[in-house]
Amino acid sequence: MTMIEAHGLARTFQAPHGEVTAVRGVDLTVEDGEIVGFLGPNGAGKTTTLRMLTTLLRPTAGTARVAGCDLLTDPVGVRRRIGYVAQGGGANPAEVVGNELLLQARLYGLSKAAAGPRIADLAERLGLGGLESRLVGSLSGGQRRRLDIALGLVHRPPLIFLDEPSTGLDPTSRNQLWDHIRGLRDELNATVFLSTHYLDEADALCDRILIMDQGAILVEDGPEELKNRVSGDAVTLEVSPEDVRTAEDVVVGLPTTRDVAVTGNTIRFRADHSSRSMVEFMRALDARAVDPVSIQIDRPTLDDVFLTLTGRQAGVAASVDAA
Ligand SMILES: Nc1ncnc2c1ncn2[C@@H]1O[C@H](COP(=O)(O)OP(=O)(O)OP(=O)(O)O)[C@@H](O)[C@H]1O
Repeated sequence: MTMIEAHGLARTFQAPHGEVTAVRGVDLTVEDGEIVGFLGPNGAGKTTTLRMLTTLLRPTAGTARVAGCDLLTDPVGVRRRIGYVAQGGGANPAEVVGNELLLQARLYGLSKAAAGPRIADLAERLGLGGLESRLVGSLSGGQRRRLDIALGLVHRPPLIFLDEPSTGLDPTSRNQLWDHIRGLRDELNATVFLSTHYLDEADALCDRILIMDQGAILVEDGPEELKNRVSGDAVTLEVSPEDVRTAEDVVVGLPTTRDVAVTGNTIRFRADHSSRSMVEFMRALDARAVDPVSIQIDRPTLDDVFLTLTGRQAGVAASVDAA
């Protein structure tokens, strides 16, 4: 089943200096069981898109079906079938963890009898066991984030939206959270749509990544495909001084190489990512009797992809035009 299908979703806001176009006609599809990541600089329109898809904000234009329900004509149906964990989370710091979970379960219409085992199961899965009697405000950042996610899952939604789930967490807590998010898909068959500023998080977690900038989706693909598509591998070849000219000749002559630069005995270039192209490269060096001193091959990162596509490092603000 297709979990999200959006066509032409758009949202403008009235601001004191004029109209701000936050999202300009987004089309997107998310299939059942996918973990999809939404990347983009600050102000790209990610949260606005998430808020529209979760019924918290009415689109200015466009349509969408979310978890099988029409966003505009059946927002209540959408809300029943999704979980949404906002950036700051929604748990009350003055409440006890167990009560907060029970309250959420009751809000979704679960009886007390049904809520007990459901909460115990979630607490176990999300590593909250033993924290039920603690005050929410006393939890660590990682525990608090897991509680936010448990609150979003208490009604067992088939689709969960997470807005920047690991912001502010230390590396250990992030890794644990990633395992929990994978578990949502693998054990609970949930579909996960998350936004993040961490490219390594998108790389590690997501089956597919959408990169958004200035209110539009620039590109969508799997993490590996994105890396292949944009830059190719960065190769650094070191040779003996007498081999530099010949080696440069070989590199320039191959159809799979580009951006060749020579500094001293080192030749740097980009090469298509395939084991075949590296084999051809090594054979070509061999045929001209060049014996490399060293070769280093660096796969592109999602940072390279992001920089190429948006012209900015991840986390640097975009300017949204006033329309
Ligand atoms: N209520 C609002 N009124 C006016 N402008 C708004 C409103 N909400 C969002 N915007 C503007 O819309 C644009 C997109 O904002 P949005 O929060 O969706 O971006 P984002 O990609 O989620 O950013 P971040 O990564 O910083 O969370 C920004 O320029 C923002 O200032």
